[in-house]
Order: sequence, then structure tokens, then C-alpha cells
Amino acid sequence: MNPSNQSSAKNLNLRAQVIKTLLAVQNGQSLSSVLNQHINMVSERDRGLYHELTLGCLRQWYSLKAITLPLLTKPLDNEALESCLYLGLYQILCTRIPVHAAISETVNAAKQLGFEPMSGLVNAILRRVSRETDEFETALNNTHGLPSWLFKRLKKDWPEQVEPLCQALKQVAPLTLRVNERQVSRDEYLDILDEEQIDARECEFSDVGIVLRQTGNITLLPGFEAGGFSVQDEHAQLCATLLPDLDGKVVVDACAAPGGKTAHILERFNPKKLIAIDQDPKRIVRIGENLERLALNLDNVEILVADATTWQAQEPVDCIVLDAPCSATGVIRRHPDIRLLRQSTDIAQTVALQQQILQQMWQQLKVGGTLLYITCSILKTENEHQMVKFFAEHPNAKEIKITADWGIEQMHGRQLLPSDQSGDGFYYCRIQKIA
Ligand SMILES: C[S@@+](CC[C@H](N)C(=O)[O-])C[C@H]1O[C@@H](n2cnc3c(N)ncnc32)[C@H](O)[C@@H]1O
Repeated sequence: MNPSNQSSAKNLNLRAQVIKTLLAVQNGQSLSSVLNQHINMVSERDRGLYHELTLGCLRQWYSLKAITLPLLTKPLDNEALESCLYLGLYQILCTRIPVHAAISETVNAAKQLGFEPMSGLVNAILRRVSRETDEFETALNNTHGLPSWLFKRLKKDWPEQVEPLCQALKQVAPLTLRVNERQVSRDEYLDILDEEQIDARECEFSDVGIVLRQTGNITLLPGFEAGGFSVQDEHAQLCATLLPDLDGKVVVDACAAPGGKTAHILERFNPKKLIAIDQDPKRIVRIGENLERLALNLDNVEILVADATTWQAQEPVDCIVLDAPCSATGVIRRHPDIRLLRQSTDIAQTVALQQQILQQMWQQLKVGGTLLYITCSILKTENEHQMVKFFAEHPNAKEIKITADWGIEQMHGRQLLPSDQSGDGFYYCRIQKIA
């Protein structure tokens, strides 16, 4: 952006900045790729509200779409109009912003962005909803809030759980930490938080997890710079508990960036060698940064930019952690833009990529070794069905059943579904190579 564009962008009101971000996501850009750039255009004072409005609109996008439909004489085929309307409706129905401010600021934003011709329609619809907020709030809460293709798939995969599941996906996920046991125990860190009057509790299933009852800048929490903890979902933390003893072993973390599970392995074990690979050169830089901040021993760690569909190990591998690229449908609470970005046609491609990576990694594992297959998906095609196919095609693979007090047992593996105040959607399947 050139300086004159930048100064005119800075003159936009806050709602206009939010609409610009929503439009970028509608046009296929991920929120993480535009957020930092766009938030720089927002004054420090307004950044919290910008964040809340942007994420909130994306979280409620399909619910807002559903309640808007009956108010229209013809379908909305205008992205700018959709963004303006949903932002206005979100403020009226889901925040405490006074209704008159929500409407006037949103209508002004539409004008500032050059969408003057549609500002009358935005104004009329927002005013109509503001007169019947109770009815619209109820309607909003009763919607499943997902694109129809995803809802259909979830209904087929999880007929009994689908309603609470959809409601859970609309919630804000809890902020969860993983304590770095090399530095501090969970009890000690809870005491430190308590001294600082930071409200927190132990996780239910992860023995190193802490849920914060308040949000805020995590870099300001005690011990962040020194590497006392990482931010990681509770269900992601279960990975390390499912691995065999890795002391003295050769371990491959096959899709490792940004290194959440790599770090956890190094906090818990002393492998002879840990090879962390990822094909994304930008994301892989973060593995080194994270391991360094956590002050972990990097002597036996190799970090490689490599394609897991073709990479070949130079030595026998005892254990492979395969946290596969996936639809990320289990982490929609944390990445609400997935609702708009993911298309039904992506799923088959993702499943095929997972198969290729599995196939290649399986060949690298030594006989007797363990492969832990993981996704943050809640779609059976990437999880249980993927594993059914794998076991059918690999007679030298034997499942080591996960017996646990969490998740839902599947034909192969175990599935965790997101629920209120609990962890994200994750799938784990443990496989041993027997011949
Ligand atoms: C679910 S994320 C991994 C998260 C990571 N394990 C953690 O705990 O922080 C999946 C990763 O797979 C990587 N990936 C996708 N395709 C790949 C491929 N063909 N080879 C290697 N890595 C790949 C992506 O770049 C992404 O970083």
C-alpha cells in the first residue's frame, strides 16, 4: 500500500476497517494473512473492538446469513453488502454496543468505502432488526451456523452429537497453556498465576495444561520470555501422552510447523535425534524460534524444509508423529475464517494428500516402531475412514488401541469433539509396524 492509500485507510472509521478485513476473507485470504496488516490501520485504543467485531462476524457468518434471508426480496449476491449487513447485525444482536451507534457507524462505513448506493438498504434492514431483537436473537441461536455442505457432512458423521457440536463450534475457545515441565511444574505455575491474581484452573485431561479464565496479552504472563509455557489447546497436548518412551530414540515429526508438538516431545523426552520436517519455509522458521524461547536442548534436533510425500530417512526411525494437514474443522472456534475459506471440494484433495504422506512415512518407520496419526479434523473421511483404508492396505500395521477417559472410540483411533470450555476437535490413531 502506498503512503497516500495508507493515510486514507487510516481515516476510515473502525467499522470500515472491519469490513475491509471481512471482504479480504470473502475473497479467499486467510484471516491470519491479513490481520496484522489491517490492524496497523486501527488506533491502539480500538484494536480490541476491531478484533472482537472481525472474529465475531466470522464466527456468526452463516447464522447471520440465515436470519437475513427472510428479510430480502432477492438473494444477496454482493460481498460488500453482505459484510456491511452482517457487521451491523452482529453488533445489534451479539454485543452491548448501543443500537443507534451500531447502525450509524456501519452505515457511515459503507459510505466511506464507496458503497453509498447500498447504504439505504443496510440502514433499513438494521433498523428492522433493531425493533425485533428478541426474535432475531432467538433465530440466530437456533441456526447451526455452518456452510450447508459442512453441516450435512457433520450430520452424517455425528447424527447424535451434531446439534451440540454446531453450538460448540460457535463459541470462543478457552485460552489454554502447556507448562514447560523442564522449567516449572504445573502446580508451581498455578501458584505464580495466583500470586499475580490471574484466574486459572487445571485442564481436565492434560497433566501439563492450564486454562486461563481471562484473556489478555499472553506475552505479558509471568515466565513467557523465559519459556515457562506455550499456548496450546488441551486436546493437542494429549499427543505426548500417547507416545512410547522416546528417550534415546530416533523420532520424526513429519508435519511439524510451528512446532507445538515438537516442543512438547522435547519437554517430556530426551530423544537421540528429533527430525522436524515441514514443507512450508515460512512456518518452519517458527519451530526454531519456539524451541529457543522454551530453552530446549537443540543439540539433537534437525529442522528440515521437506515434502513429507517424498522425504526419505537416512537412518532407522523408531517413532513418527504425523500431525497431518487437514480440513481444520476441529479448530473452527480458533480460526472462524475456515467457515468461509474451506470448500467441500477441498476435502477429497486433503484426504488424498494425507494418504500420500502416510504412505511415504510408513515406509520410513522401522519394524517395531510406532506412528501416531493426528488431525484437527472432525470429519470421518480424514480420520476413522482414512485409517480403515490404511489398515486394509497395510497388513504389517497393527493398531495399538488408545484406552482413555476422553474422546469417542472409533473403529480405529479416538475422536475428540469440541465442547463448551473444553479442547478442540482432534483425532488420534496409534499404529505399530509389525513386519
Ligand atoms: C496441522 S499442521 C502441523 C501443526 C504442528 N504439528 C504443531 O503441533 O504445531 C500441518 C502442517 O503440515 C504441513 N504440510 C502440509 N503438507 C505437507 C507436506 N507435503 N510435507 C510436509 N509438511 C506438510 C503444513 O505446512 C503444516 O505446517
